[in-house]
Order: sequence, then structure tokens, then C-alpha cells
Amino acid sequence: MNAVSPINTPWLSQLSTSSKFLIAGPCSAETKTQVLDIAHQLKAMEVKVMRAGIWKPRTRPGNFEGVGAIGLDWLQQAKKETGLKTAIEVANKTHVELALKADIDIFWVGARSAVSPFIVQEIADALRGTNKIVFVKNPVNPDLALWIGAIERFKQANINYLGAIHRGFSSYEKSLYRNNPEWQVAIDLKAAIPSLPLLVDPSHIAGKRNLLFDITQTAMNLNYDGMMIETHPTPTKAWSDADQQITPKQLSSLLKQLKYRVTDKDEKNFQADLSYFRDKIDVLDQQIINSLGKRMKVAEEAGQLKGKNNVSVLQPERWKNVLNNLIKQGKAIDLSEEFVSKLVKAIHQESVTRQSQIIQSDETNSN
Ligand SMILES: C=C(O[C@@H]1C=C(C(=O)O)C=C[C@H]1O)C(=O)O
Repeated sequence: MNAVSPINTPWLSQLSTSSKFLIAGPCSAETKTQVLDIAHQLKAMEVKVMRAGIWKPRTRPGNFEGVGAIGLDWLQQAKKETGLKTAIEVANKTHVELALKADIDIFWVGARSAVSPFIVQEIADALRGTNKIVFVKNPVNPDLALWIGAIERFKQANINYLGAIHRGFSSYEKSLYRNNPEWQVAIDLKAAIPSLPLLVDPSHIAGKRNLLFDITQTAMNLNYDGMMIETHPTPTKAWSDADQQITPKQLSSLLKQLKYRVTDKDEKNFQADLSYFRDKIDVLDQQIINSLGKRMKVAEEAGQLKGKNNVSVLQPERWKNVLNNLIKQGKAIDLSEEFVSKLVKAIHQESVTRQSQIIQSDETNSN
């Protein structure tokens, strides 16, 4: 493994595996044998924290919804036999109370619960006064304020060992991922609360095994503090999320391949070379912003002309051509369709808004 930047959160670093905080274990606790089997395998790999879903929020009824409280006994036994810390998702007060009785060490709030301030508050109140570790997964929709709000509720309940888990965001459109990563949301969270430990949950972002490595590596490139990776003795036979789980052996090889990055390097040549690139980027950024400013001015002039002639702002044919031409041009210089499309749609939206405003204000002035 390469140079590693240590986690600067003592409670987290104590539980880390190879300098990153790792939670591994099955999506769901299925049987006592399965829980004990995976616990011993993880222990042998020096994993320190084991997960196992006890209550599973499923999108549609009829799927396996978890074994329920009996699974807590199995986790307790696994902890006794291996010394592993145990981590589960809780979604209401009863879950918390049962989990506290079973001496669960780490709790997380799932993405579906994180969207509801009522649920989050209920869980925070139930954990108040304990010294448990709590992670808040991102809400299913990319709403940073909602994510931060949920974290604040635990802070206010005096939970001191707090972190966030990035599991990706639901989308209506079909995508490569089960949940789109939208890395920028997590980057913004890190900027808003720099001291908050951040884990990636590649299993839920990916939805399939073959994407796990790339997602985890991207998170390491962004200096996440750790990861939660679903690990099952026989993934293809798993009772839930079979496509995204891996064996302990596969986990071990994934961890070996990962490159961990340092946050910075105080070395002259490196700093000089990086400055060279940054200067170039600054110049290009200025050009982009200047061009966008100029483009908006021209769009406003087009808007004035449309206003005078009582023509609608939105011109679907022209817009379709603008988008398609730029996607084509972008592809020729290695810009992905997804990226160009997002960028050009944002520009068009602003252009249309500005044209509408100008038409409106011209009409108000002439009245
Ligand atoms: C600028 C125009 O108005 C709108 C904005 C466009 C743009 O910003 O590229 C394109 C088409 C219209 O929907 C135009 O009609 O060309």
C-alpha cells in the first residue's frame, strides 16, 4: 500500500484497517451460521468493524425485509467470539432501544430515513446520552442542507462520535450506477464540515460488484476517511442485494489494489509543478467565465429582439441543434456526452431565464 494520510479523528483511527476506517459485512444478517462465519473471516483479515442489516428498508413489499431482532443476538455472539465492533442501520426508536440492549457499537441512519427530519429526530433522541458512534447516510435526493440538518440533529443530541456516509443518490433516469455518486455533494459536505469523517459506500452507489473498485478508488482520490463495503460468504446466494456483495477474499484483493493518497506534499518540485498547472487552469477558468458573461449578454440582446417581435423565448429546434452540436464537438475533444449535456443545459437554463427577465422588464417599462 502506498503513502497514506492518517485519519485525524482519534476515535476513528483506532478502528481503522490499513489507515482507513473500514466497515465490512453482509447486506443482511440471514442466519446465525452466516453471521458467525463472516465475522470470523473478517476478523482473520484484520477488519475491526462488522455490519449486518437487521431491518431492511425495501422499496417494494414482498422482498426480504430482514430477520429482525433475532439477528441482534447473532451479532452479539459474533462480537463475543471475535471482538469485532458491530454496526447496524436503525430507522426508529424501537430499533435503537433493541440495538442498545444488544450492545451494538455503531449506528447508521439510512438514506430513506435521512430525508425525514421527524425520523432523524426520533433516532437522535433515542440515542441521546449514549457514547455511540453514529453515521448519517446522504438522503436519497441530492439535498446538502437536508444531509447537514440530519447531522446537526445528532450534534444537538450530544452525539460526539459522528460521521457521514456517501451512498449515492436516486435518479429517475437509468444510469450506470444504482445510485448516482454526484461526488460534488459529498465534496460540498466536506467543505461545510471539514472535521466530519466521511465514508464511501461503494456497494450502494454501484449496485454491482464490477464497479466497486473504481468507486472506492475515486473516494480515496478525494481523501475520504474510509468505506463501508458489503461482504458476504457466498454473495450470489445473498438474500438481499446479491449483485453488489463480494467475498472476504475479493474484499482483501480490492483493498490491496487501492491507492491511498496524501492530502498534500510539502516538497518543492511537486509544489512548483502543481503551481504551473494551477496557473494554467486559472487562466482557462477566467476565459470560461468571460465567455459565459459575453454569451449571456448576446442572449439578452436576442431576448430583446424576441420581445419586440412578440416571439417566445424558448426555441426548441434551435436549442436542440445547439445541444447536439456541442455534444458532438465535445466528443471530438474527449468530453463526455453526460458532462457536456449537463453543462450546456445549465447555460441554456440561465440564458432562457435572462431572456425572460429582459422581456418582462422591457414590457413593464414601456407600459
Ligand atoms: C438564444 C436563444 O434563445 C433560447 C436560448 C438558447 C441558447 O442560449 O442557446 C437557444 C434557444 C432558445 O431556447 C435563441 O433563440 O437562439
